[in-house]
Amino acid sequence: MPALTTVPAFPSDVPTHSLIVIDYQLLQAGSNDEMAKLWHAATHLGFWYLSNHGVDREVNAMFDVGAETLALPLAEKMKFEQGDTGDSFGYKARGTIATDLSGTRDTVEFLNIAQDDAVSWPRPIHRTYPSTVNARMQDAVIPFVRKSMAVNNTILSILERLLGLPRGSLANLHATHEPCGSEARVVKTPPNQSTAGIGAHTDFGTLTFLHNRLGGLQVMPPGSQEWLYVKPLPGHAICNIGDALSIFSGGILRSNLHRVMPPPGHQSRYERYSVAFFTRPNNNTILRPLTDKSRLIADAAAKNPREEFSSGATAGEWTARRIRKLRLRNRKGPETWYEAKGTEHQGLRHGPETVRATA
Ligand SMILES: O=C(O)CCC(=O)C(=O)O
Ligand SMILES: [Fe+2]
Repeated sequence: MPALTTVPAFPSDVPTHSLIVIDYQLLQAGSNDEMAKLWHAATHLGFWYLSNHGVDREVNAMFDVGAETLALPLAEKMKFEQGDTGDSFGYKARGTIATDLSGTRDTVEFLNIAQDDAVSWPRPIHRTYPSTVNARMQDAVIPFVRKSMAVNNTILSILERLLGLPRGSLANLHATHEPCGSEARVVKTPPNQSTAGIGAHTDFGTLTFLHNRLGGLQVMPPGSQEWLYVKPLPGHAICNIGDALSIFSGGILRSNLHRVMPPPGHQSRYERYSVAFFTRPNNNTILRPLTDKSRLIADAAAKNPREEFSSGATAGEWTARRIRKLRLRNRKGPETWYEAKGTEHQGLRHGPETVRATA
């Protein structure tokens, strides 16, 4: 069980990027200081640690569900593979997506479980899952999904207020009675790898609630060309802003570039698992700055108009395009790597992710 494995400590001699620690209990209690810290983190790096989130038991159970499921024979897992059409839910086999401009294969496999399928269980909305997932729906998956939804929705309501948006305007774009791309994910990286697990990317959706035990996650801080590890802190989640929320905010909130590399130092000899919950908007929501709802957003969008803010794509189309274009079976050449891009589109063809991605 990954929960019980003892692994070497994160090494002290690799470059890391410290994140602001936000206390979820204080946020919930309405602390102005904590909200100010959240605003700073969300508008600068777009990543922060979240302490006291109260989801530890459910996260540990999800690590176990992921390990049990990803230990199934490949032929069994392949019955649930996400395919090449841009669907996210189900199983993603290792080596099926590009991690860089030259099409280097990824080294990770993962399991994605739709929020909609968990919430409506046992009635499938999008698809069905391996027996190991079904067996743990009630006691592990649904509690993890529900608690992660509560955490992300709470943070979203605070960001909504700080963005000067009318109450409920972001919540309305994430209604549970409409289909959405929100999902729980468990990622597995085999030991002793030398190339990227997941290439440089921004997350597609609204907010990500991530749980790491081993290092491997790296961020490229704004204005730099350097990849820095984010050190996992026990009991702390790593949260980040995705493209959809960055676009809704007219670029005020940052969806930052990150990737998954082999764990640093002696940790690289171990299998790495991570657990994430991605909140994404309803599929039919058009991704655009909410300029008609907030003066702050209108001013930001006017000051810094960006091409990818007016793609006219719905959240469903945005996610499907990005996944489809990453799939190696759909690759036509380096052009396809660019076509998979999201808000990191700025500086296309000259941006750090394209220059450094082959490193
Ligand atoms: O495994 C991690 O630490 C991050 C995974 C990630 O960035 C993703 O799945 O989008
Ligand atoms: Fe990510």
